Amino acid sequence: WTDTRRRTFPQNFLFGAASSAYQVEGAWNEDGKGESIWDRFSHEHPEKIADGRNGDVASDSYHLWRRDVEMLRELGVDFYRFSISWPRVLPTGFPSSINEAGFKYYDNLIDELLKYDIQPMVTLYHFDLTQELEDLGGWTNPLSVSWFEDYAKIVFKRYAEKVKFWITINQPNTICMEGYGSDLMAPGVNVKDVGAYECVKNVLLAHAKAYRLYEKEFKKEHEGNVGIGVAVNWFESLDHNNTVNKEAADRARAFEFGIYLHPIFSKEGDFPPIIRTIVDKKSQEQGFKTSRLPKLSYEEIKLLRGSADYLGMNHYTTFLVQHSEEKFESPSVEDDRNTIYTQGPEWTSGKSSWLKSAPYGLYKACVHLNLNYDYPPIIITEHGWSTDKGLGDQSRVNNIRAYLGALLLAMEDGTQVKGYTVWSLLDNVEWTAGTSERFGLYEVDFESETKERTARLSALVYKHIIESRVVEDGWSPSSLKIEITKKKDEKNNNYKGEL
Ligand SMILES: CCCCCCCCCCCCC/C=C/[C@@H](O)[C@@H](N)CO[C@@H]1O[C@H](CO)[C@H](O)[C@H](O)[C@H]1O
Repeated sequence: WTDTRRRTFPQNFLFGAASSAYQVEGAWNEDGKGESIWDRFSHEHPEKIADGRNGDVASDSYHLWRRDVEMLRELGVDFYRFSISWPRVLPTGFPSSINEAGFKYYDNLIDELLKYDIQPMVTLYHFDLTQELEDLGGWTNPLSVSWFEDYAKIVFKRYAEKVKFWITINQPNTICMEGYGSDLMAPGVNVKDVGAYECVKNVLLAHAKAYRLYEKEFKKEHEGNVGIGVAVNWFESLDHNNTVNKEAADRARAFEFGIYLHPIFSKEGDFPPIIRTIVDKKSQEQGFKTSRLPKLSYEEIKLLRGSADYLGMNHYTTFLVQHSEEKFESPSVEDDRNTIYTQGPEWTSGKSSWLKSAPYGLYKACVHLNLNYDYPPIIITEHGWSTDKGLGDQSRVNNIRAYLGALLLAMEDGTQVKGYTVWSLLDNVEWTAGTSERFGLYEVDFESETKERTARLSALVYKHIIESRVVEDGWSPSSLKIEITKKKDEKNNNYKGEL
């Protein structure tokens, strides 16, 4: 960390910015869009949304997509990561009803991006299941695997020619542990014992089926890359001489991300042995006839193993882990994991309660992935920082610079990182935090009718990093005015999506 040599991002390294449908689009019931679980959750529980601002209007990107693309051009990014709202294009979730008007919105957005040589990186699922599918059990229903595959097929068919980067599913841990294993996120059904693990199995298989479908029917002709987005924050023992806490950190890593990565990226496949042992043993003691962690069959293990062209790594922060002496509700995933998390009191805090800056954690997470999964190709599909309103976001600038510095070190030591994505292009609805936590390079004036977007300091700094391909701590812009500087023909418009 004291080695401050100037390091450079390679010419083929890709820089991008991200958003997701529910968080930015608004237009929650326009032009035939179906109801999503976030529409239902936020309407039935307005008290759960910190400042009362939900995704009904959000950043209004459904109407302001031209301005969004203009912002991406101002930044000079190589790609834009956004998600397709399943309920906007298939209002019930099933292929029996296709909403052309919903698809038209994505046609326009994708065409506008390509017009300016910005690659679309499409997430098929970013937390917004249709309510109709949720009423059938959502991701706890094994049929969800084929519901997702059917949806993926329709979207692949429509966009395979234009989209070279795909993320099947964003953050299975959030979907399953927070959406089903608690009531923190939609649908908030709180089935901590069995349902959360059923969800894990179904979400993983849904991902793998979509991957195999692309591989079989689209890959040869269109040469795109399909990955999965996993939250890989760093978890390490609070104290390194304490075996009990070191074992707790092993459990934390396995439950937080190993359970999703091991089946896809390890040589042997299947769930991590440490989780299998813990949950099987506890289930037996608790009187279950079979383990609460479902089995994967031989065929399922094979389907999953190797089902990603790259790992989409969402990394924000680090947690310090201790074994828990306190009793959790049992049976539950928390009880199975049996850990307590804290964070370094000296680490700088973002606006979100869980977000502290510890860039060394990104480096360590990369080393861990390399050792456990043999240097997988990685795209950082999310990294970001939350602040209050305001354009002078020096803390975001410091955070992005520090984490990009750590990333350069990890790359120098062999990590195969192909790209980096800031979360987020613009302020948006941060789920139950509403708009009280701002993640945008661009500020959105949520009070205005027009949802005015204005570049923050971080937007100018990120633009400079992309142009110069180095992280210069001393650089600052002469004003907050941002302009489009890159001409279309200066960019590589023959891009095929090679990693
Ligand atoms: C003083 C000690 C405090 C310790 C607190 C420990 C409590 C642990 C609670 C865990 C809370 C979750 C933490 C991690 C969250 C992120 O990985 C997660 N938010 C990333 O998801 C993406 O986040 C973006 C910005 O938050 C955005 O919302 C995007 O849609 C998500 O994919």
